[in-house]
Amino acid sequence: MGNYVTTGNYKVAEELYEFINQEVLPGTGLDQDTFWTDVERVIGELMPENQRLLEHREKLQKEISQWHKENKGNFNFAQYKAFLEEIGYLEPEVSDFKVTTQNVDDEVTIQAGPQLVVPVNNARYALNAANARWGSLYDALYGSDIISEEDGAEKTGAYNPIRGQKVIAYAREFLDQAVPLANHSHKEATGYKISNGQLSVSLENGETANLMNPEQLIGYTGKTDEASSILLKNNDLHIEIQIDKNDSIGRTDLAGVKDVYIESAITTIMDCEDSVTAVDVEDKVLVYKNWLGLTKGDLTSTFSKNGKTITRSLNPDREYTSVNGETVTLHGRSLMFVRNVGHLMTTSAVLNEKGQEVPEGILDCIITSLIAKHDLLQTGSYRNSSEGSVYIVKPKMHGSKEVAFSNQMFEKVEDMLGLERNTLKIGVMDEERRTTLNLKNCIKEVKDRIVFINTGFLDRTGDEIHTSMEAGPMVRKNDMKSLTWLQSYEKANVSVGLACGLQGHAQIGKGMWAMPELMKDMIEKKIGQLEAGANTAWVPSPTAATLHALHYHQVDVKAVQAQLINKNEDYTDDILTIPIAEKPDWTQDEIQEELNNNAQGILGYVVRWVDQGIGCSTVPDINDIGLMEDRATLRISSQHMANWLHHGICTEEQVVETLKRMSKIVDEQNAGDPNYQPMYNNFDQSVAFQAAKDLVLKGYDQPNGYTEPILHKRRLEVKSKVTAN
Ligand SMILES: CC(=O)SCCNC(=O)CCNC(=O)[C@H](O)C(C)(C)COP(=O)(O)OP(=O)(O)OC[C@H]1O[C@@H](n2cnc3c(N)ncnc32)[C@H](O)[C@@H]1OP(=O)(O)O
Ligand SMILES: O=CC(=O)O
Ligand SMILES: [Mg+2]
Repeated sequence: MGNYVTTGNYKVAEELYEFINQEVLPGTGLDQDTFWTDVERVIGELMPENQRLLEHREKLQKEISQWHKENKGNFNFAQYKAFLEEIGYLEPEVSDFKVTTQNVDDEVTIQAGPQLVVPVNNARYALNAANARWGSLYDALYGSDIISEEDGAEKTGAYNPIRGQKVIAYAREFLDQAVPLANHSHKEATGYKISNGQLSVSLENGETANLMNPEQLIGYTGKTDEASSILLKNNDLHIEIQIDKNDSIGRTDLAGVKDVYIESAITTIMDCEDSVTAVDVEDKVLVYKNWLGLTKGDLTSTFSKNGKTITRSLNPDREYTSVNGETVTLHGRSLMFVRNVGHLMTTSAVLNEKGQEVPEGILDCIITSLIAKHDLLQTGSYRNSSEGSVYIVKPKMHGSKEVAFSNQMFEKVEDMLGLERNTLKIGVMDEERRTTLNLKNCIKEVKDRIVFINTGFLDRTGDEIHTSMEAGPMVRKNDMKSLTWLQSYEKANVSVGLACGLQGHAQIGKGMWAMPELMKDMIEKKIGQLEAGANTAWVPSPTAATLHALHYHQVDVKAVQAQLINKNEDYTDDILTIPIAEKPDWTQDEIQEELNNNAQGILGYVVRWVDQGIGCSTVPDINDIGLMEDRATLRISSQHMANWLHHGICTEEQVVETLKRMSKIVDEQNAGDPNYQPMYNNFDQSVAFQAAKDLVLKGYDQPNGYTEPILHKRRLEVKSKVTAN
């Protein structure tokens, strides 16, 4: 156990104490002693209720499991629903209301666009994410599978001009769609300039063309007759055509266009939760330190890439000249949200008067808000929120009482930090079944501070499996997405959000594209989230943000929402359909294939989490497709295996044999990593292998099927071994 400092009746890990006192409190106007006294008071006031809420989760789960056991083979939907009402799992719906959230930035209220998520403990990635407000369309296309490698357009080591031409053609088509010329195409362009307050495009045939919608021109850089860039706008998103005839690409282009920059990650979630490993004070301080650096604007990361040493820092804002000669300043960085952890876990960073670890979610709320006070007071070099708000994403809440608890926590933290009421905004993850079913009630509890609802379908799938664990064996993992419960959950989220008046106050968001390498597929499918009424949706990388941004030029989400607003349907019964396989008739091969796939995902992710502290990884699935794995996808795979085991679809021996066999494959996939510890034939020594096994064999008993308790315990075991050696 590390060193602790006594503050009142509490003990605070020295590393956290020093960090807060020396690096965070100065400049916030808060007194050190008062701050720590308030920490003790606020945690002390909230901790018992936090505990009660967790016990209530357990109680409901036990009751649901018992009901399924008693009704096995005799399932009656009406009785099931009545039972859920009786135990308070289904809450009586509150009467109609509208949210009133104020002081929300345009990135949330006006602009519809991609939301990037990044593990905040990785400074290099986090800086990249904040800077991903703007992205090169040429780079994103060139590096992705959207541009086929046919006809000599392979991605070679050096620049391939054939591929480059395909990229340029694609980008011109995009410009024709988003910022079309009157009667002409950007493909004909031989030059762009500003003339008589308009964009004037010279064409191959010697004529000139103007924009079909002249008001799309916002500004330029350089000179009017020799612009270095042209700034355009469509659907509230900016596009910058960059021109440089001397550039290696610009030289090959008749109009000298060297790139098309796209406003991409409009908002970014700096994640302290499912994509990070933070199991002790050392990890927590790193998380908080990076959030501080991002907030104050002084975070840097130095690394070597392609033989060069690079120091990355936050990008400045972007300046242009309007056609009237005024300065136009655009945000150079994504609007940052910070995702705190949920109500479940505790942290050893602070111990209460009984020596117990305190709830990590409460500590996150206090510290991430305290850090954000630097933005409100503008002590740093950049401003995150122009409206003076702090954006906190709260995950994994079950039902409206838990949301009410978060609201209470936010109020207490506002008071202790001297912030005006509702400065702390909340993004509510709709990712647990009890929240989906009672979403309207949940929103009501935070109606003055809510800035988003988001369908975290990954956690939501894990919760779906765990909640109905006793109902029967679940359908195969990849069949889940097309089922009634999930489709209606997605529709209900939009419908409830619109009915509560989120438009203009808060985002209606949709979930992660979890296949970071399949961008062609993403371009084809992810547009569906906008067509379903979402004004933001999650992407795993800056490249995906730039490419997904194209969708918001194609779909006017405000118009979609206006069409959906009166379709206020009740989806409850559909959401309640349980995804069990009615008559499981899988062959042994199919069962083994499903187990192999889940085991590979579990092992591939867990081995990096437990052994190396990497909380988000690309792990190849059984078909060698790289999948983004985080704690939520782990929850699905481990709960799925636990469910099949529980229902005798497979045996414990088969599970263990599968894990052992797949560990060999995962070892091979990681062969190039010098820090990797093999699992195969090292089963008893490998803590990671043990963790993976526990996640399945003990999966039935994990609270709501969460993976954190086992992961944290096993990671701490590895860390203590490293320290001991
Ligand atoms: C259910 C949920 O909760 S989902 C939310 C949690 N999930 C996430 O946060 C996903 C975040 N994404 C990631 O962590 C990563 O994209 C991964 C792990 C999926 C893939 O990472 P890698 O295998 O390292 O990606 P890859 O090698 O293709 O690319 C690395 C480059 O892309 C950048 N990059 C990749 N993902 C991100 C990201 N999310 N934000 C910023 N930059 C990123 C890196 O900075 C790096 O560029 P650099 O060398 O210039 O620094
Ligand atoms: O947090 C996101 C999810 O899908 O879970
Ligand atoms: Mg989640």
